[in-house]
Amino acid sequence: MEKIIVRGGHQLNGTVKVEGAKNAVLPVIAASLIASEGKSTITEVPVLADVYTINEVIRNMNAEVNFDSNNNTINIDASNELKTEAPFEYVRKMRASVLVLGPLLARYGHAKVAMPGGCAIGSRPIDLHLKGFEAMGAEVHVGNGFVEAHVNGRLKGAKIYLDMPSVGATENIMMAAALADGKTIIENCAKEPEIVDLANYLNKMGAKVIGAGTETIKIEGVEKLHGAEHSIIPDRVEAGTFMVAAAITGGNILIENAVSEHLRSVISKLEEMNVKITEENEGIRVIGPEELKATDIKTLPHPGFPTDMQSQMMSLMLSAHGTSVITETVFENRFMHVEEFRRMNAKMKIEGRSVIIEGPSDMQGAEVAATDLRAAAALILSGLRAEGLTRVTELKHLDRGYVDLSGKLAALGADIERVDENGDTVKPFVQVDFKTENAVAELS
Ligand SMILES: CC(=O)N[C@H]1[C@@H](OP(=O)(O)OP(=O)(O)OC[C@H]2O[C@@H](n3ccc(=O)[nH]c3=O)[C@H](O)[C@@H]2O)O[C@H](CO)[C@@H](O)[C@@H]1O
Ligand SMILES: C=C(OP(=O)(O)O)C(=O)O
Repeated sequence: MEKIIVRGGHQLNGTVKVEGAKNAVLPVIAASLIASEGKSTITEVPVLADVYTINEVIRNMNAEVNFDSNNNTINIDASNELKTEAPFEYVRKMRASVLVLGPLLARYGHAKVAMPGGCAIGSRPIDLHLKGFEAMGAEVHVGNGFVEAHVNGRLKGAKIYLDMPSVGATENIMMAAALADGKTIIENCAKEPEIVDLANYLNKMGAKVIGAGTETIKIEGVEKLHGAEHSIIPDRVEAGTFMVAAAITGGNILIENAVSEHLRSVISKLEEMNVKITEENEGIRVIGPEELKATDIKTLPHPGFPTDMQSQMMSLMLSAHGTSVITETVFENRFMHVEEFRRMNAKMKIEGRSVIIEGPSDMQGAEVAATDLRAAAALILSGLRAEGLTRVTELKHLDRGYVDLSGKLAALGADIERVDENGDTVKPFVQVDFKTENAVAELS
């Protein structure tokens, strides 16, 4: 079992470049299935386990997928006749596999995908996705571990109000509506930058989507879509993770490619904690203070504070002076990392949906297990400041969403290495259990 070993106490300085966003590239790859003619070329693709998984999902459906991981580019040709099923072996690895439902239903009038279960952060139902499809005239059947949707002829444009601004439901409905007969209006939709990126891609494919980034999206259905070229937006969560790395070590890091408009709530909270942040032409510079000040955060849909930055901020608050409160409103169970932080001597208590942190905790290195993707990053961040050695296990979570995090931190001055079960240093690699040569990538 691989581990990342961090020896705390080093200030991080220098420049780091942010990759394309995981949460933007996954729906964009799924959307490529709608194109019945032409090829798509997607650039700025991060080399992540999740990208290999979604590639494998659509390859299994008969789409031609070529991932040039050295150039972060994927070519997709989905003009073949496609299969319309995604089995459990994929969905189990990555819930975002459900994003193929909308594109397949729109193009073929049929789609069958294994029901995703809950995961370490919550139960994560997909009822809002399915209600949206039903409103567009589909019959949806859930049984034997699968969700199956069917429509005779084309989906019909509809007015759909989402009970909550779900990112995945907005994406799935938007993709389905792109080929529907007539106009679809999605109210109370998600406003995340990744929604805007998907809408831009769909429009390049010939769709008519307006309003992405606001709370109402309008889609005028068209008869067919074609392949298109698209460059993925920078990953705001990876950028935010490096912002915390600078802040927690009192360092000075220029985060290239970070987009400040995508990170307003994170920037504002870091500033409240005395972190100095300046916008430069190449990206965002973050300078950690002598003493971090406590603050409170409440996770909310965009433009509120992102839940995907909650655990990283927790590690920062553990080093801040005073009482900080984190309230998680997006997922009902996203505090699994608290127990792991406690192993590092963190002083905090959970009260309902909030965690109260009396800082600063005298953080000590320990062996800790990543409970999800962002928890993995958060434990590494705490290790950067803790006394002694921190060993982080369960790196499969980390590899889903960060490209060589330990290598990038080492280049900024961290004392960090990734080792295998024999204690030998290893390069991070992304390995998925599928038996195609494209499914295993060694990162340089
Ligand atoms: C691949 C991807 O982009 N993942 C992101 C996406 O996940 P994802 O798209 O799964 O998140 P959603 O926005 O859908 O979920 C938000 C909340 O709505 C609930 N819900 C959602 C759909 C539904 O049909 N019914 C329902 O009750 C969920 O259980 C959760 O409590 O947005 C989350 C919230 O910003 C991020 O943390 C994830 O990193
Ligand atoms: C929760 C996350 O991803 P996913 O929705 O793919 O589980 C995340 O990126 O932090």
